[in-house]
Amino acid sequence: MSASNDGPILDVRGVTMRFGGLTAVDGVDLSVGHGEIVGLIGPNGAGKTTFFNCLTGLYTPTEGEILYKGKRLPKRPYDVTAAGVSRTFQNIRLFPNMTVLENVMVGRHVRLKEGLFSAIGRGPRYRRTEAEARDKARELLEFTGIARHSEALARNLPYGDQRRLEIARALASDPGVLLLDEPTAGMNPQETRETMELVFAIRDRGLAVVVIEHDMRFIFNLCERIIVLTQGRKLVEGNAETVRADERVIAAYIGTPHEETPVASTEAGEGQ
Ligand SMILES: Nc1ncnc2c1ncn2[C@@H]1O[C@H](COP(=O)(O)OP(=O)(O)OP(=O)(O)O)[C@@H](O)[C@H]1O
Repeated sequence: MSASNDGPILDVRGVTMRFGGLTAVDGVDLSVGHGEIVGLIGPNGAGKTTFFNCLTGLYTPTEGEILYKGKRLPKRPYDVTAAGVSRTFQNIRLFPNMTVLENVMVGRHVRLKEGLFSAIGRGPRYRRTEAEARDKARELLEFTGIARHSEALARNLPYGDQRRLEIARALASDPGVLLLDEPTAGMNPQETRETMELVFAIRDRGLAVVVIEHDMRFIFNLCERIIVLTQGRKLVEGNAETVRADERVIAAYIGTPHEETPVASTEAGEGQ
């Protein structure tokens, strides 16, 4: 009964993930407010995806705890999704030979008492369940702008629309927190802009969003708060101005070319 809207919706405390001798994530804290958009950036291998995998039950963290609405998140991925934390993947994971609509309906099944697969072909109660899932899926396809492809096979969608479909499917479970792992990877500038608008629209529905992305412009324009990871540790946390002006961040990215890195030092007193 401790679930409430007062504290953070997601509260990650001291999460550490070790693989043998390698510490991929090292004591990371993350607090996400209701309806907040938080960015997670860092050079290749910094531990960003491993961190997401810890949050979503793909990995069991070596140490730390993860609270969702004040309660410990369950351990298994299905239960994490059912609890209210949903995600997309760096490498798109759709059911390629199912239709676009069916892909989203599958994302709904954690919310259905009957279970989608047992519902198909059964009596009226089951059919009502399936109809509800279908309506919800249709609404999400409209929302994500791919309704015209509803009956197409997922594998035949243009790449940018496959990414939208992944988001629609993740939304089908009615999450409170959506985790996006490189949602604009491989997109052209127009698609990237549309993805930004989509994330704002998701936030406007009341969801909190945590997004991993290498595209700095995207992150700086989108996120109220940004966390920089290097070698599994949190290096800097703050708004876009703070992060882009911090010399430690610039140093962490040396050798990783990206646009818009400020070269001028700022008069704001940044730590070394
Ligand atoms: N299952 C695993 N077993 C062993 N090491 C792993 C495993 N998963 C990740 N790692 C290691 O953990 C470190 C962090 O990797 P991770 O993929 O989380 O980084 P990342 O910040 O997401 O990188 P990128 O931006 O390239 O996706 C890397 O050194 C990686 O090789």
